[in-house]
Amino acid sequence: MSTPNEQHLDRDAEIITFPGSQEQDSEPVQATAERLTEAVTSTDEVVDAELVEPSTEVAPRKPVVPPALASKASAAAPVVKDAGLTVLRHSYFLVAGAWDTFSTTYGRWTGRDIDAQIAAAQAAGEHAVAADLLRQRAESKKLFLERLKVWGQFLKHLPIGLAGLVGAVFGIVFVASIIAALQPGGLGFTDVWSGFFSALNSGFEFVAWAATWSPWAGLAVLLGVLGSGYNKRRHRQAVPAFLAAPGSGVGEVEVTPSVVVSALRRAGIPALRRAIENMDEHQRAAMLSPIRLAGCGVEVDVTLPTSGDTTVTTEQIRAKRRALAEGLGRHEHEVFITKAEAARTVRFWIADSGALDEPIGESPLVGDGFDKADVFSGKAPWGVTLRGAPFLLKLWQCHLLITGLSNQGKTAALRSLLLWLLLDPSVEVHLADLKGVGDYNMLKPLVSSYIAGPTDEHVAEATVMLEWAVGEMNRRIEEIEANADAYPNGITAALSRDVTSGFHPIVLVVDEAQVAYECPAKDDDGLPLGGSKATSRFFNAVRKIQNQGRAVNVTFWQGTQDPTNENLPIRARNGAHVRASLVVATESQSRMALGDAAVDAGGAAPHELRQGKDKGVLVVKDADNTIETVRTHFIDGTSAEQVAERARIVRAGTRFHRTEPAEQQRDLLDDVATVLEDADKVKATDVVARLRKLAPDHRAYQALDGTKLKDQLATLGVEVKKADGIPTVYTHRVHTALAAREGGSETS
Ligand SMILES: Nc1ncnc2c1ncn2[C@@H]1O[C@H](COP(=O)(O)OP(=O)(O)OP(=O)(O)O)[C@@H](O)[C@H]1O
Repeated sequence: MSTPNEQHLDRDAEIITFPGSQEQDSEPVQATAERLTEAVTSTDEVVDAELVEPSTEVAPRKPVVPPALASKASAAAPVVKDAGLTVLRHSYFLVAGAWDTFSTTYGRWTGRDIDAQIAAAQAAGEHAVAADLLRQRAESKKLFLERLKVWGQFLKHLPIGLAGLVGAVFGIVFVASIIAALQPGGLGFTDVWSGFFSALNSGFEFVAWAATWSPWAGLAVLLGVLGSGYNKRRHRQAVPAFLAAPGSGVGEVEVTPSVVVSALRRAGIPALRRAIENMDEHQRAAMLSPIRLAGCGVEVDVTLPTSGDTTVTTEQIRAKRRALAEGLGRHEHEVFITKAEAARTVRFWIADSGALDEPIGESPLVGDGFDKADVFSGKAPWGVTLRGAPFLLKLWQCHLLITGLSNQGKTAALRSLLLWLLLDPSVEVHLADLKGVGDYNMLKPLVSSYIAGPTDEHVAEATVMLEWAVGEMNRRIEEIEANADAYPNGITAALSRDVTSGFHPIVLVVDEAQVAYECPAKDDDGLPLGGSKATSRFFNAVRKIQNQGRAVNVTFWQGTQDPTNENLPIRARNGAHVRASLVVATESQSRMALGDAAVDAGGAAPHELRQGKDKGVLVVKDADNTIETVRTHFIDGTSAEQVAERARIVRAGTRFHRTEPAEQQRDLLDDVATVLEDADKVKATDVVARLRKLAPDHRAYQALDGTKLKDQLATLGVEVKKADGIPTVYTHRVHTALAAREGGSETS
């Protein structure tokens, strides 16, 4: 979905702007892949003990495939493969169905079918059934012989019977012809015979005519037989697994209690195997809850055995996921193992074979009817859970984090939430896409800031965007503190929905936030933009919003790639209320993405998803700490544009309340006097620390150190001298400088 695109930053009068808006022109990159054949073969190889002459023959050059054609071909390949499989599958139904019909008929005639049933019953130890079948076979053999005898008798008597019939007919005709001849004025003797022969002739002609249709009739019967065999196979989907249609359940092992117990016994946990082997049938059955249907799979709880020194833990079970999946006749990714509410109980969710690879429906957002959202009371439709239930996410006053490996659907998932959010006209969105390849282009007219690009300048702009939000957050906090009586219930629905109230929702979105956390650049005051130090500007703004923004409707959403401690600081990830992870490489990354509790207690395991195959599949921990694996709806660029257009109509005329925070002016001399308090002298570095604490939002103080303080105070007439070798600020010097300044200003 990432396509090179132009980024334009146009700002409407009512929209706050940030410095550094830029236009980005990115040239489409064209690459032509050319494979050169090896021109010269090996010159000194011995083949069949003969010295081969050096070959000077140049291998023919392979045709160069233009990249466009190559990508079309690779896109067409799965379609061709599917079509081929469909043809093969239906041919198989036809041929195998015909064979079934033939072998059933043959088996019935020869009694082989019953022989097979007897053998199966004997093999299963069902001797009573086998004896019954043997009796049936003996009876049907007797019946068959009796039938043969009857038929033999019949055939033996057939010629005599036929001769008798012909004789009787001729006799009747002869008598009828004599009676006719004797009747005056009636038919003559010959007339009756000629009438009889002409009727006979017509009969023969009819039979001959009917015989001309017999090939067609035979063909119809044959087709009927073939069709019936084909249909029976098709209904049962009786094909080898490699020809099966996806989701048809072919090759699927039905999850029964005995299959589950047997999978547990063979999972490779000796204590569990011993415990199960020592159980009787009733104890084994008691281990399992009823097997319930759950979406496109089934769910069963297993109570782990403890007896004597045998204890099996959930962790041991989870560690054997692959072996358990194999025992259940599934792929590893089709079995999810979590803790159930009851003690010592693990919950298995087992997908129907292949069901997880079936596409889910399109997002409800894409339908025309969805033209408004309400972040205060509504929930964003994001996808479906493994149980097939729609997954809706509450976003009201939630900080959000989406992470995962690259190219697995992070931007698509974040964008679909944003599309829903923007359908609520009361929400003000500021967006920084630090990849900047146009994934959010369609949202540009809808957001109040739009930054797109990966450079340090873009990181600086995103930082300013967040710092503006910190200022706005502080303004809101101060206003509520100062007018506590006016806001007895904090931010109500009415305040939140009123875009002129000054308390409407503000959502700051930074996609590819790792670019900012890892940014090595420093600002003009020498403060780092990236990193996670106390002075790191981006991180500090995130921290402040995550700490205090929620209650005043200022929230932060971030998307990051391939989380590490460096590119996603621990404080920044723990500050998110909603945490979602696409596939990650390791369990430790799952812990970074979702937190230890989600992995340990909740069984969240995004590292067990399949890279490349589970695109858009997220393990989500929501604000209520519920953990769910969600297959998100994919809203492609074209559909996203249509939803954005609806949002544009809904938001037409929206004017957000603006109070620009006044640029804070600080007086260093005054502030130093304040932080020195009653002390005679304080170490310069301690003064710096106190100044930072006094005005945490004043960037100049964040950039101070002992030497810079010494230089700045010197310009204000305060000399920082060493006491015991340590630069120290003397209070009387500060007060003297203050008095001199005041005296000076009085005289001037
Ligand atoms: N929900 C989904 N269902 C199916 N396929 C999806 C889904 N989401 C994304 N994809 C596929 O994955 C591709 C990559 O998606 P996207 O650009 O969102 O990934 P990303 O994780 O943001 O990548 P990166 O981190 O490299 O920027 C999309 O082009 C799309 O083909």
